Amino acid sequence: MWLFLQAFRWRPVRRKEHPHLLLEAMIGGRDNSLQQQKLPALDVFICTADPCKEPPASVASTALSVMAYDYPAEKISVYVSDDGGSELTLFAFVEAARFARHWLPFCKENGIDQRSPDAYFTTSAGRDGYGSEKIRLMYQSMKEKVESTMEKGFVSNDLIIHEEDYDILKKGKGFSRRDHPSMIQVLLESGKDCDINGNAMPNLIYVSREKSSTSPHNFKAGALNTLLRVSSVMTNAPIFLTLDCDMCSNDPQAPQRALCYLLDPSMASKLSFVQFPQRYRGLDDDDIYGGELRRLFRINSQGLDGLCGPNYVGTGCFFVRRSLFGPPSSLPSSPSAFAGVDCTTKADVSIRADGTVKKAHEVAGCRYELHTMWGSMIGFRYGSLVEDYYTGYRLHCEGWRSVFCDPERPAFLGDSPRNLNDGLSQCRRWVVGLYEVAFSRFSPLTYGTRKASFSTGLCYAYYAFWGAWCIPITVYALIPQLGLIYDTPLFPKVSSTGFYLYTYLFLASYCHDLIEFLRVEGTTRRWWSDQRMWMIRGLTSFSFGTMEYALNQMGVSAPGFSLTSKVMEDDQNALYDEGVFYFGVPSPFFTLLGTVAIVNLSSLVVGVLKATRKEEGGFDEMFLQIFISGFAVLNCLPVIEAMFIRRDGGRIPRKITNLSILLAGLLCSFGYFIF
Ligand SMILES: O=c1ccn([C@@H]2O[C@H](COP(=O)(O)OP(=O)(O)O[C@H]3O[C@H](CO)[C@@H](O)[C@H](O)[C@H]3O)[C@@H](O)[C@H]2O)c(=O)[nH]1
Ligand SMILES: [Mn+2]
Repeated sequence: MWLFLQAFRWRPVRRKEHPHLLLEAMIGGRDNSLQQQKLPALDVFICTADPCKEPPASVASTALSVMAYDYPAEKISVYVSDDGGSELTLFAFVEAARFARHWLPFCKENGIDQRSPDAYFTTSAGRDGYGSEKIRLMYQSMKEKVESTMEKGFVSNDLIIHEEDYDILKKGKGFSRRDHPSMIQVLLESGKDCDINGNAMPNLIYVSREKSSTSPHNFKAGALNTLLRVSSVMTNAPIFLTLDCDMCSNDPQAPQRALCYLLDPSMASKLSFVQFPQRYRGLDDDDIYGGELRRLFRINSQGLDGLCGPNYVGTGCFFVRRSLFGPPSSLPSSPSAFAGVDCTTKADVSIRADGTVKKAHEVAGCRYELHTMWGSMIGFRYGSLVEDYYTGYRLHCEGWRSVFCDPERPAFLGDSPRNLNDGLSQCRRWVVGLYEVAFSRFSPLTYGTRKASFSTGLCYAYYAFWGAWCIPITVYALIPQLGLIYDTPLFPKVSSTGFYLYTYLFLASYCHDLIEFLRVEGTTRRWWSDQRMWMIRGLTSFSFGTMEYALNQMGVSAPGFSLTSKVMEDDQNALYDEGVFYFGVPSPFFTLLGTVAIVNLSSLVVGVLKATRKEEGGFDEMFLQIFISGFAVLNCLPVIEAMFIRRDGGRIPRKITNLSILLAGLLCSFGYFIF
């Protein structure tokens, strides 16, 4: 693993783009309207899958934030994929389309940077800013309506004021999640619908693909492929942006930033995508759950950028459409001035035209992909729960490249799990998905190192075998401790030279880690949380993920995409804001953590007592083992506290604590037979 990791450090790249200069140079002159005219069309894909875990009001807010880009409105088309097939989400979007007519001009007239209404109205300017009262009330009333449907669980007739909305909502009524026909609804059409000032609006299209319990739907990759086809029938923009439902825009100029690369003739012929890092809002100062994953999303991405380019992380990514339809060599060179991007616009056919809508329904059918190359050779690739990692990897193997764009002001901000169990389950799903790639015929070690490049292959292999960290982490969490309890020295004595080697390795790797972290604007406290979470994930998500993958392979269970919840209870939020862990659910992850914490605590106590009682040399012999136990206990403090000291609702449930004590006792007695 150490060797694989070095590939990321081979050639890190940091970029800075100057959107105004580049667009001027490439599109000709300072004439603003000419520049606007020449900008390529942009499709935006937003995925949502369950109104209960992904509140429709905030999904709509994400859509509004991109509809309000500083980009010619008639060139933007926002497609929302609703895998939940829920009338609640549809209703939220019907309302959002209406609100957009006010929101878009409001943002542009007032030069607001924060164009997600959800985020804007929590800022001080949004709460009591001049002139924003009317729009705030409008937003609030829309949000309340949407939330009231959520409480009821259906859209009641008294909430539908306009006749035409009634017709739309009627079509989506009573869909079941797993079995329903396709539903495509154009909510806004650029040429036809205008905002309150009479300016053009972007297209807004709601898509719920056909689902049937007998056809595989391939989770998010399937949803994205449906959008890819529906959008090619309707608008076929040369560039598209993928977004998760919780990732809203935080910079209205983000498309121009991406275009700096996408339109650059020196790289465009092979450039497939421009990836922005996943960054998060509302993290607490310490980021106790290590949710920002700086290493994954920023440090490693810079490292990959010097090789084939960063991996695709599922959201905040601008793609060149044609790159999903075959390797760069198989495509004719583009007729337009910008090698990769065809800037000509699609013929003016209404996206509401019968023929277009009918064709769109056809390509959103659940049997459309049967016996085609979708998911294997074209589009987003199937076969892994981390379709993002897998698709990016396959594109790199085909010879495509990518660019990492990490401007100072985050271009997108999303939600990170604010609950330990959710964060660990999310990571477990990633581990399972990564193993699916690791042991496939496209394994980065054998296939990637040949097809992409040796070093890129190593980077991808590092991720593919990410879950294997559970082995060293579990070994270090238990074996030296058991040895300590039974007086068996496993490490060199303090007085021997081997001791210096261990000390050096420990200090060097921790210092290196800290410096890397601080270099991407991290703080020491967040670094501490990050390294603690790495151990916690190693013990729980990684080992459960490894077991789950093994069970899937044996056919005992099938891989499933457990959606990360974006709703949080108030008591959990309050704890999170205070920087206190929430353990209040009976989760097997916590049993394991509790067990390890107890083993370490007991070995520390036993070890120190024994060492002090010995006449001489007690510490000399056992120092490293005592240190490891002590270090683990330090990291486990929140767990120990949650088991034995805390009394609030976020403590570890009594049942789990008892089980952990039992397991720890068993492990210690098991140690008797080994040592
Ligand atoms: O059947 C599905 C399952 C998920 N989604 C959407 O996929 C997105 C990501 O799901 P989430 O539960 O938020 O997963 P995360 O683990 O937070 O997401 C990370 O990991 C995923 C791969 O496991 C990537 O797809 C994401 O882009 C990446 O942010 C959400 O918008 C979902 O609505 C679907 O559209 N259909
Ligand atoms: Mn997510």
